[in-house]
Amino acid sequence: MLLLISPDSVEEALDCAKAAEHLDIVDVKKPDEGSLGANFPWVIRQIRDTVPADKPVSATVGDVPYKPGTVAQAALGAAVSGATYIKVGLYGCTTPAQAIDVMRGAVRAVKDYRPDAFVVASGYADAHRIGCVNPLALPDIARRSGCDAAMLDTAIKDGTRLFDHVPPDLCAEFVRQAHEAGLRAALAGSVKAADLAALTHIGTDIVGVRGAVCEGGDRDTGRIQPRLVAAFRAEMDRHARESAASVATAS
Ligand SMILES: O=C[C@H](O)COP(=O)(O)O
Repeated sequence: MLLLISPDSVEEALDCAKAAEHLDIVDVKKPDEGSLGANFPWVIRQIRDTVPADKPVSATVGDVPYKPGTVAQAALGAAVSGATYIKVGLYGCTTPAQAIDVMRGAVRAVKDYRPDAFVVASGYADAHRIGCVNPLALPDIARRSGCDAAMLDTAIKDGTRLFDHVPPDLCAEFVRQAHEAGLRAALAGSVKAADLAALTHIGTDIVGVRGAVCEGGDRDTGRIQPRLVAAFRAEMDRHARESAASVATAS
């Protein structure tokens, strides 16, 4: 499982760089503009220049409306700014057809510019609270629009977590459907170390985290701490070892 960490500024990206050996993807966002709030192009560029070259930079395009042209331009902007993982939060899409429309435009805009970039269709585990597309529709939306990954996050950061809205058995179904479609499955949403056993067990490819690695566990007022990134990674590695050992014992 890969670890994606979301700094909100160049300063926090520097803290991520200090913990670079413990993380896999640096994800640029602007939390004060929403769960998948988009940051400025120059911030993405500066963060790309700040983190080690072998760490991919991801950028969120925002909690987007159902406006495929607008989103396609924004997705291209993120790619031009140096991101190679482009995440689109399908906040304003109420049906799978709308979501596919948006993601097809984003995929074309990004891949015409950079064919090896990785486009991620992100839905929300708490979609029922905001009226957007059902989280379990995401793997099919991602497959039909040519994305590389399907992701879930939470839209409302009020302390509720991924598993409060989509329990582990349904997350397992999400991962299974993504894999069946040849996609990676990414999960986030106030994930804590206590969730890592289940996330590992169900075969999650990427776990996205912010709050759990911020001082005081507070994604808004706390700042990312390299020691918390290292501790989170140590827990991930422990669960990966335990999971591998139990598979070996069973076979
Ligand atoms: O993409 C991952 C998000 O930044 C997760 O943030 P969070 O752990 O604070 O919910």
